[in-house]
Amino acid sequence: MKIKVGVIGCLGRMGKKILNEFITNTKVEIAGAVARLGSEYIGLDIGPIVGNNCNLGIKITSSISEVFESSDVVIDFTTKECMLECLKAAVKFKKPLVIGTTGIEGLNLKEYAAKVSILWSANMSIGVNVLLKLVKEAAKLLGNEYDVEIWEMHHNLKKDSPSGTAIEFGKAVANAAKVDFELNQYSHNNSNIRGKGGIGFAVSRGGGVIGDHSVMFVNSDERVELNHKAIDRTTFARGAVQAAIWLCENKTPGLYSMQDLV
Ligand SMILES: NC(=O)C1=CN([C@@H]2O[C@H](COP(=O)(O)OP(=O)(O)OC[C@H]3O[C@@H](n4cnc5c(N)ncnc54)[C@H](OP(=O)(O)O)[C@@H]3O)[C@@H](O)[C@H]2O)C=CC1
Ligand SMILES: O=C(O)C1=N[C@H](C(=O)O)C[C@H](O)C1
Repeated sequence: MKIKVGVIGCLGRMGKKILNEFITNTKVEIAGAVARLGSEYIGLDIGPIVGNNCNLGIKITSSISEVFESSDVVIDFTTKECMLECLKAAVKFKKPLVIGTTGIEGLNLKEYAAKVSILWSANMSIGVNVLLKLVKEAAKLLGNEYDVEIWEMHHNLKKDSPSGTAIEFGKAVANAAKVDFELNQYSHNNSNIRGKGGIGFAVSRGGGVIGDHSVMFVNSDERVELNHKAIDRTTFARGAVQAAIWLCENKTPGLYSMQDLV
């Protein structure tokens, strides 16, 4: 039996890529697809959206509840506000939820994960998650003597900054260095000399860049760089579907991440 997956934000850049994954992945099928209330696509079949000539029998809805009811697991790539609605629905309908939405600082996912299984990752790509493990290792091996600079570049429509992935890299470095992340971020928007031990963030936005990240460890003699460049959003979509399958097999309530899969 195929796993029934609901997709929230189905008309977004990521939503469409996720719908496309159902064409090739034989373990899953689409249970429902949610777009914003008022969208001209509400009531239309998702077939043409996933590039099918014919209808697939699933109509786009604005009802998050309806999709949670008909799904074994739900995937959300939307906004903080919509994601909050999804968290409440996950608890109400006791359904696992995979979240890729970023810019969610201040939300306490653990509160919901105590009742239902939630997997959140700022970046669903396998490559970034392997890189995250390497960054943790590099931070441990290099110690606190190197300045850490994290740079990211994304497309010009990205709303949050720095990216969720950059923040996760920063938290990993802070954790390895045993310092408080909140107190050790360094902003370059002032004229102060760079503090020792701070984690610096730099952000670029332009064109259609899908997602580039670089973590640099720098001292006066050398620079170690760990880089990742996403070539196609399929890397995030494939990871999200893999996460949905994994979460269905690990239904014990708790907060998981892609780090549990790699
Ligand atoms: N974890 C990861 O691997 C990745 C995470 N992301 C993150 O995922 C999120 C989405 O990114 P992206 O797809 O590029 O963004 P888009 O803006 O292209 O897509 C978001 C979609 O969600 C829809 N949406 C917003 N609110 C609601 C609502 N209340 N009900 C139904 N639909 C809603 C939007 O509709 P409308 O346009 O009408 O507002 C839009 O279609 C961002 O936070 C981004 O940072 C992105 C890529 C990878
Ligand atoms: O908004 C995006 O596009 C992306 N967002 C994620 C983030 O904020 O880290 C992941 C990816 O880099 C693409």
